[in-house]
Amino acid sequence: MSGLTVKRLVAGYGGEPVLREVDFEVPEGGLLAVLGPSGCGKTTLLRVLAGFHPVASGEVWLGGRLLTSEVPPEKRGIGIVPQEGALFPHLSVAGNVGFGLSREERRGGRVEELLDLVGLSGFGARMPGQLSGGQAQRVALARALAPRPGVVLLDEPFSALDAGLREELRADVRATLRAAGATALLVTHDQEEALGIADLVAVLRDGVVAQLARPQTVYTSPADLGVALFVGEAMTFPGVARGGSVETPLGVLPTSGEGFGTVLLRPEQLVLGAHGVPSTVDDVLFHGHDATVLLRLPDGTSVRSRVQGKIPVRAGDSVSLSVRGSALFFGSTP
Ligand SMILES: Nc1ncnc2c1ncn2[C@@H]1O[C@H](COP(=O)(O)OP(=O)(O)OP(=O)(O)O)[C@@H](O)[C@H]1O
Repeated sequence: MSGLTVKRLVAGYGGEPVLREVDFEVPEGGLLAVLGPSGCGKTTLLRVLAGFHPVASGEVWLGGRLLTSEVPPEKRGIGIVPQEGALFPHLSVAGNVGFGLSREERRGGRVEELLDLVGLSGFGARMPGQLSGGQAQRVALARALAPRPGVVLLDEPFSALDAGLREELRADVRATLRAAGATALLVTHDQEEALGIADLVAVLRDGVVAQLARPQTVYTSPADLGVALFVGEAMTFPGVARGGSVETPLGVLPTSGEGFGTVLLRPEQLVLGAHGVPSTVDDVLFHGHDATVLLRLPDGTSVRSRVQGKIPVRAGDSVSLSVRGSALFFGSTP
């Protein structure tokens, strides 16, 4: 296993670049999530890395080896977990997992070792049509890991699964990749997925990496307003920051930055209680694990609070609002 380095990568279609200058590094044994909106070039990036799409310029290094366009896909040492698994339907589970292995490796117990790793011991004789969606994705992961690739690429691997299963499989895939010591790159448009699974997140926007950092850093210290809005729910207000604070419809809040700009708060920062700014509850959206309370301030500004546990209010109630922590502030560029 080995690290993956992408340097100044440019690629596109018909002379029109989609990836303009992409730079990142996945350390050996690390899991990087490339997060970006639909159409930003995630699939193109995977196709370039896998050797299915040419680069216009730039370099891809895998474990000290430069993967030029002359290195064909099968010689790259890259494993792929496609969307919805794409198992070979005419091969058994064992046949799928052993597909890229030599006869000696298949006989040496590698297939059983991988099935054990993904929690599917004893499933070798089943056909893909006899598996659930989650099981099929586990088999696809086992198949990708079997030849001990330098890096595993995962293309929105949970998108076809329902919410509960997605979360469970996410944890299992992370544990499996760790146990295998695999270096992995996952692409997704789902910020919760990217923040939840990866060691590092690269936010891809307009053909470049807008931020590359640990999930918590991307959420709490986003590189700019665009990243902040993309990685989580937020409320924004115009404001002027001065001397470590900024005036907002929710009162004067601590912040960093100076001058004109945009103040950003996350719904979990708004606390309902007896103190603070008066507001009226417009509605309560119950999500099961938590709830969003929609509120209106006296000046007409709409805000949202994320509430866990018992919901203390209902539509029409008057409640005071205070803010926990400091506000993010993004200065306007003149
Ligand atoms: N074969 C192609 N020919 C021309 N343009 C293409 C081709 N494939 C993709 N594109 C364009 O390249 C851009 C990036 O597409 P890509 O599929 O890489 O995005 P993505 O981030 O994977 O999107 P999604 O999340 O919707 O799958 C889009 O504007 C798309 O229209």
